[in-house]
Amino acid sequence: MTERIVVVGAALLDAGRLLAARRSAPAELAGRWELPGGKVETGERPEDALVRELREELGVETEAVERVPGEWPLRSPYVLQVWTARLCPGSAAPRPLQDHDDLRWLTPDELWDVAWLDQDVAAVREIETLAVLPGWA
Ligand SMILES: Nc1nc2c([nH]c(=O)n2[C@H]2C[C@H](O)[C@@H](COP(=O)(O)OP(=O)(O)OP(=O)(O)O)O2)c(=O)[nH]1
Repeated sequence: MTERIVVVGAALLDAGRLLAARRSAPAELAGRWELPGGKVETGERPEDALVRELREELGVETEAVERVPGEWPLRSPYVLQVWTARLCPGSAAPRPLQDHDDLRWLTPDELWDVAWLDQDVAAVREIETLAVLPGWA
């Protein structure tokens, strides 16, 4: 059986807005928007992978809050799972340090203004249904 590897994506929420990140590589994904995150390493908790990846990619300190229900297939053997997350007090603002060349904080009204990766659309729809912050509907 093929090994299944979890990619953890962050629904990083702040002041009622969701952070979207534009990929700079690889070529087939560049220019499309995703939830920042990355592969969970062997023996690592997905929540810990999320905190590690956001620190590496965006220079922020975060905490995972709760799992967004669902799991979405990516290129085999990867599957996408998503957690909501928030910035820790005193964290720097996110910067595109690695893997991304642009970031946007999206209000609920702006959620579909960016070209999400095809495989992220169902996950973003699920995030859209969460009422986790004031103003988020
Ligand atoms: N981070 C992230 N990756 C996604 C999403 N949707 C999606 O198809 N992917 C794909 C892109 C990559 O092929 C894979 C995750 O790779 P990555 O490059 O973000 O992860 P990583 O930092 O752990 O990778 P690596 O350079 O250490 O190999 O999942 C998403 O929303 N977030």
